[in-house]
Amino acid sequence: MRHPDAPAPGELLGAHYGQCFGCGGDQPHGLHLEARAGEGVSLTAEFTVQPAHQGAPGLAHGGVLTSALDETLGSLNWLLRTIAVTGRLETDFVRPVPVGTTLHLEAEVTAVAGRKIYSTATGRVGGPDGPVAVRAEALFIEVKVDHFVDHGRPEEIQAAMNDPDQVRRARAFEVNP
Ligand SMILES: CCCCCCCC(=O)SCCNC(=O)CCNC(=O)[C@H](O)C(C)(C)COP(=O)(O)OP(=O)(O)OC[C@H]1O[C@@H](n2cnc3c(N)ncnc32)[C@H](O)[C@@H]1OP(=O)(O)O
Repeated sequence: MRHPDAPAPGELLGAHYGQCFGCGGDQPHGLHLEARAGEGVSLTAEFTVQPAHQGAPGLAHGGVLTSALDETLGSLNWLLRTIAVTGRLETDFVRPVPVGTTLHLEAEVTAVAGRKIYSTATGRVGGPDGPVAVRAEALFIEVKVDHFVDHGRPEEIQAAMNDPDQVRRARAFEVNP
């Protein structure tokens, strides 16, 4: 399942889009999540909860934690070299996560059936071996690059097409054999 050109275990994956709420470096209130390739079709990621991510006083918003899981699970696409979007994402919130906490995430693909990619993720606090705070099961669906071109707002699509780095990242996925 792991694509032969997938980043080597230990390699940082980098942002797929600068304005992405999950991983983009140009998104001031984003999660700035950093993912690193693991063995097989797995990866690890880290995200530190900022004051802009609160739901209750001093606690992370549940939707933000789900976003961190979504981004981590979505990053598995880099290892498959498949373009896919989230179809279904089910989250268990096991412990509250205070502002300032670093969430240690890990994710792996559990099965691929046609265009359907099944995956699972956990987020731990206090360290990579700390207690589980959140976990998720997801179904991603493979799409063509047209999904984004057809549905995205024209301003952002045009800007992305004019950005050589963005085009290079998209091409890397299109050579999927
Ligand atoms: C590196 C990148 C990181 C990115 C991280 C962030 C990822 C995201 O958050 S992506 C944004 C959120 N997601 C979206 O916007 C997706 C919106 N949804 C859609 O565009 C469409 O519903 C889409 C593309 C998922 C599926 O539509 P379509 O291509 O017509 O597929 P369709 O034929 O309906 O379904 C294909 C299969 O998936 C199944 N399926 C689709 N959606 C679901 C669902 N929600 N639950 C269960 N099964 C589903 C179908 O039952 C079908 O199964 P089968 O082949 O066995 O019959």
